[in-house]
Amino acid sequence: MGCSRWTLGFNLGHLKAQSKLSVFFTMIIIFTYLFYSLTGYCDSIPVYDQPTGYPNKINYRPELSHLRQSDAHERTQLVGLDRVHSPQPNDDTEQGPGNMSSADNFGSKKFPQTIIIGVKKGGTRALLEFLRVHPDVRAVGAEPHFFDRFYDKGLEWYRSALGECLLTVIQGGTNHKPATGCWVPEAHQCARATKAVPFGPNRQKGSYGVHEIQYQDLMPRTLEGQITMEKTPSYFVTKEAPLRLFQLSRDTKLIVVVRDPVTRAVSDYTQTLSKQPGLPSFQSLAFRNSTARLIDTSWSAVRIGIYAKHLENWLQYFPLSRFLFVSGERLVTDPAGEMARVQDFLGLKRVVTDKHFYFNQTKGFPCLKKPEGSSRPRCLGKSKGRPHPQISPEVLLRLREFYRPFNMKFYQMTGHDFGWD
Ligand SMILES: Nc1ncnc2c1ncn2[C@@H]1O[C@H](COP(=O)(O)OS(=O)(=O)O)[C@@H](OP(=O)(O)O)[C@H]1O
Repeated sequence: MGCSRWTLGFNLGHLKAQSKLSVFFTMIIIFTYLFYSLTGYCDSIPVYDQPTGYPNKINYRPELSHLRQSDAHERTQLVGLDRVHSPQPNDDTEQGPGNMSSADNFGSKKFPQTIIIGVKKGGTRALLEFLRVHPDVRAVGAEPHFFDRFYDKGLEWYRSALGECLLTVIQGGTNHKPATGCWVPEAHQCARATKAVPFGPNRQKGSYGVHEIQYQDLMPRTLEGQITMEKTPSYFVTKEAPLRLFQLSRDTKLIVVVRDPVTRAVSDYTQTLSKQPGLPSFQSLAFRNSTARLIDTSWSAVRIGIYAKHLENWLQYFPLSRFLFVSGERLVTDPAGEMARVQDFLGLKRVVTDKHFYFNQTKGFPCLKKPEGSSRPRCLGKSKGRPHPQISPEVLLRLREFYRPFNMKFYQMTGHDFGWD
């Protein structure tokens, strides 16, 4: 009897200890949950960028939070960016939603193994956006301009700080929707990635604004087997770029999107005209002497199209096998076909196929059914595929004659007839 009472007592004690233990563990789970919910709250407010509605996240830099908005310049220096960084010469603000996702917390920042080096107005943005759909490609959305404009910032800037920029929340807003315009004008990439900052001394919920400055870290981190990419179309025509890149890595794969140089020149002119409405006519800029019809090769819109000359400069450092020449025309008429070539060249599985594209009648261009970071179809923005001004057929013919020998040379050098003549 005494023994059985003892046994009962022991069992009861055992049960009590068990329930205490489970209460203890339940409390731990609840506290952990509450802790993560509360601390994660500020980091995960999705904010939709105005033009596209893509949610984006910003990496907040607590170590720099002591600086205030008036210290913008100081902060810029801290991240190795200065106000000279932008505006981008191409004004290529058609970046996609950016590679900002949880994937950015993994892997490491590497120098690009592949660069789209040109050509301006060739279709470089379309190619980059199409490639970003591929799970093994991670690309910086903005044009870094390292090998032409920011070389003196050093390699470490290029690898690790590349793409970072200032973001200031300049106005108040409510409920996860800050009044945007939250960007430093020179740093186009931040315009699309805003995050509400709890505002006020108590950082109360539902009130956001002014006093914080945040950073977006655009240079993607890549995992083993993923390719880091960037595109800066002006590299192709920058004399110093090949040697500089060669000194960094002779194995970099180089992609050049080329387009009929006559159409390219008109496209280039259209872009400049959109920013400078008072620009002289195409004809007056294209000819050095309009009576003699001498082409002005000092005009960049003309000079960029002399592809053979620029390629010669690159071939001094890189063998032809390191290049892939993508047809800007075929990228429009057969995007999947051109993407197959690109993926093969990069040693990637052919993931981006015709299933990813649809032809948008209104836009007049192929668009992505599911761009990276979104499940909604998306075309490139207004500055891509815009109407060109009418140029007299004689002027275009003269320009075509001018380019013909250079085109022939280019076909010979690349072993590819692009059919522009
Ligand atoms: N899918 C799709 N959608 C829209 N536009 C497309 C597409 N594919 C190629 N293109 C052509 O890309 C031209 C712009 O070239 P880039 O992106 O290289 O321009 S930039 O140098 O980065 O400014 C742009 O030139 P314009 O037509 O003169 O605007 C387009 O013709």
